[in-house]
Amino acid sequence: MRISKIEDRLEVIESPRYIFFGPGAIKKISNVLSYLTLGKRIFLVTGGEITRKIADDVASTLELDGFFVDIFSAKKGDIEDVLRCDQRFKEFRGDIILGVGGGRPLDVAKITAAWNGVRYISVPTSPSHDGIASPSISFLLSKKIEEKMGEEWAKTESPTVIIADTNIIKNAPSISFKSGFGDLIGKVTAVRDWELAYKLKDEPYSEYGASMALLSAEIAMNHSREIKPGLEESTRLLVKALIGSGVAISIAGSSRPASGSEHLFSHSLDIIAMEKGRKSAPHGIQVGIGAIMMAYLQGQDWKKIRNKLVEAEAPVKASDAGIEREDVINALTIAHRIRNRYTILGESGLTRSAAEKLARNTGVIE
Ligand SMILES: NC(=O)C1=CN([C@@H]2O[C@H](COP(=O)(O)OP(=O)(O)OC[C@H]3O[C@@H](n4cnc5c(N)ncnc54)[C@H](OP(=O)(O)O)[C@@H]3O)[C@@H](O)[C@H]2O)C=CC1
Ligand SMILES: O=C(CO)COP(=O)(O)O
Ligand SMILES: [Zn+2]
Repeated sequence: MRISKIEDRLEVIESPRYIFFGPGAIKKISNVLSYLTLGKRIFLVTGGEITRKIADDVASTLELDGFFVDIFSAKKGDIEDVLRCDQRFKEFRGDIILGVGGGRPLDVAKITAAWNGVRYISVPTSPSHDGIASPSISFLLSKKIEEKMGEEWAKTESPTVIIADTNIIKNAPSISFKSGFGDLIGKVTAVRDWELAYKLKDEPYSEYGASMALLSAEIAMNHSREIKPGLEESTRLLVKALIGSGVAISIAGSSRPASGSEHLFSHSLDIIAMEKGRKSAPHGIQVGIGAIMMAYLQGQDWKKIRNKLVEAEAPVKASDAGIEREDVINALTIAHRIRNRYTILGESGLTRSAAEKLARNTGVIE
């Protein structure tokens, strides 16, 4: 059954039921599945070669414990991948879906679970963004699904369980750590945008949702120099903050606390890259750079945001993230119109010259 959105004054908070967290958490997998009594046919969605190996290990454990397993590798994370995954799941007649990998396979698993009305378990192997715990999938994928199939098909739910094994996640590439940190720092500008929309547009606002998102950002910012792969402690801290942000989205019933103008900038870069047939920079890297510029517009301490990103060794210049100068300016000028979400960019957005000035003044471009 799909629980629908807020009706009148009835609030529904849909969030993960269990979060297993720490070194060796993956060993709990069979116990969790047995306890949930949702069935014996387990469908794993994983990514490329690296995460496939992790998923193969999970599958072997499950098979030894009497489960039947099939594995699908989401190589691209696009709509075609989702359609293939859905078909394979239907053929397998699975009872439950596990996403094992980075953000790409987790999104594919989340949407396939929603289409088939089964539970989804998130087994992140990378700390790259808060989608590891949130009910949402990437903006671009959801836009594509909405365009091709209709709005209903892009609706997803929070994972029922999150199994975050820090022994596995700590081995993710260093760029994933920087991306997770950038996604978190973006909450500083996202929450300010939400407050603006609340005051200027009378949008619904949740103090709990906003505080939780800000707290997640603050914790990460307080430990900016420690955000590195290989260390269990800093992996734990980053993943916990990302889970906190994902839960803030659940509390708000919208990605509002976690996604404002800095995300509009990042999504616009994704759209531009897609149109040019290129790969974007990682989500949180773009968000971090966007947060510097949006904090400047909001009159917040943008230099602090920039310094924190520098401390985490995340790029603060577009060129260091492989983003072209022209794409930054174009993304800034289209960001306000890619989604119906009021932010500091207002209803008419930035002119080209204002966009260029903003990016130059904040050191994002030369
Ligand atoms: N739900 C949401 O709100 C959002 C979702 N997204 C989605 O997330 C994607 C970005 O996430 P990201 O995680 O960067 O992307 P990927 O899933 O593509 O992972 C990036 C790389 O990290 C590798 N990797 C993952 N875990 C480990 C590990 N433990 N050790 C070594 N390497 C590892 C992957 O390996 P392998 O090749 O094996 O996969 C892959 O090569 C976007 O493309 C989008 O699909 C983005 C933003 C928001
Ligand atoms: O990336 C996100 C939050 O960090 C998800 O937000 P969107 O709703 O903008 O995709
Ligand atoms: Zn994000």
